Amino acid sequence: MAAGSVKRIGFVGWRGMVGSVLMQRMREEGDFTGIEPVFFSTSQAGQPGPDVGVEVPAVQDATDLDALREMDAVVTTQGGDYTEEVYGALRESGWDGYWIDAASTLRMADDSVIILDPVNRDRIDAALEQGTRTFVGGNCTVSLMLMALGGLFREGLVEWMTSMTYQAASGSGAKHMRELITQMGALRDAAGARLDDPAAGILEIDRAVTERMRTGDFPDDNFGVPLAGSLIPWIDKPMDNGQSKEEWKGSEETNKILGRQGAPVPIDGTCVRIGAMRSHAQAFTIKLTRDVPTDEVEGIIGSANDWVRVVPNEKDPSMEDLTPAAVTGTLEVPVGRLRKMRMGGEYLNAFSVGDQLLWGAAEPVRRMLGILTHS
Ligand SMILES: NC(=O)C1=CN([C@@H]2O[C@H](COP(=O)(O)OP(=O)(O)OC[C@H]3O[C@@H](n4cnc5c(N)ncnc54)[C@H](OP(=O)(O)O)[C@@H]3O)[C@@H](O)[C@H]2O)C=CC1
Ligand SMILES: N[C@@H](CC(=O)OP(=O)(O)O)C(=O)O
Repeated sequence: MAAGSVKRIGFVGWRGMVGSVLMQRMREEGDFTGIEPVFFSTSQAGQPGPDVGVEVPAVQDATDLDALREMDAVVTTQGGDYTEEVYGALRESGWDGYWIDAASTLRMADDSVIILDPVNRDRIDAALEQGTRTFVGGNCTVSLMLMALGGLFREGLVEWMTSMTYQAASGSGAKHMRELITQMGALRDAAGARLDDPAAGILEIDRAVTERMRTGDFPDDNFGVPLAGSLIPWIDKPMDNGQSKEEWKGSEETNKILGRQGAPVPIDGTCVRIGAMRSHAQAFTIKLTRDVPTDEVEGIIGSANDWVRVVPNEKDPSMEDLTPAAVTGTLEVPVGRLRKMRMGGEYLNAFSVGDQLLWGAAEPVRRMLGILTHS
């Protein structure tokens, strides 16, 4: 089946957080026109399908391989457990449709491509040409970093890089977002009336808040520790080399997306969860391959794609435009704090922020489906 003749699309995971953002973006962009969507669920089979502006059949069972085999493409935002359960069996049954996935399970497989078309459209096209059928969205910090700094990689300007991340609660899922707000509320309640009394001592307020964080009944069932008023310097599983898996992905996935696995660009850093809702931020130290003037660097970064935007390295624009509060819900990827570091002209400082449910999860998946169905 050639890309372009892909019509019957099975959606799995559309009820979840990433899936809901995908549905919203597809409706906004009119992507349901011209395709025949079929919605699958592990829990809602037989229910009416969602309202996406075109007629859809009743929801089907997401574990029914015969029903999935009818699809030209399956788009899943259901999660890695589902992929592990269904993907192998579906392929073994002879199905050779397109599998587009947001989960990490298949990212590093030899026969898959990590999709981020503003950065690696050429690799996607080449893979399609060669018959690749499995396309996987990248890790959110990796995709957002490459949307921000793709120009520097394209120009061969990155010798090595560190990324120190400030990752939002949404990266852990919807329950964690709720828990963050609950924790914030618990801290506010602990401060109590003292917060409204300008005469109340700040140290007393601080003591009450800190004590509340340390009580056994603090609402941290999902994070395991306080996030509100604190942070968590570990994301995902431990690797054998001391990295967290999130840090490991920063190097492995980036180099796969760029087709640099044979000569990888060294990338490392520390991934940290902070109390933002759904936008990740990252601070970068970039060792350039040569001393490029900062205005040239700005031009290269700012012209790399339609969503990246350079924010002047000044206090007010940085505070107003370079934050989760400013970016959440948009596709913009601002990059700022661009300046040469005191170590020398080849050392570049940068800071970026982006919505991790959009470019970090749903948008690359949506655009890959568009490449198959509308191009
Ligand atoms: N969260 C993130 O930032 C990112 C996540 N991903 C990937 O996407 C996967 C899904 O993540 P996420 O969307 O956060 O997961 P969710 O937990 O929000 O949704 C996953 C599934 O849970 C089921 N579900 C059960 N109860 C409900 C309910 N009340 N409302 C909605 N859905 C419900 C749905 O499946 P059903 O219809 O079958 O019941 C749904 O598709 C992750 O496992 C990960 O692999 C990728 C990048 C980023
Ligand atoms: N791990 C990311 C979310 C994400 O994208 O994960 P994965 O690489 O499993 O898709 C976070 O917690 O912020």
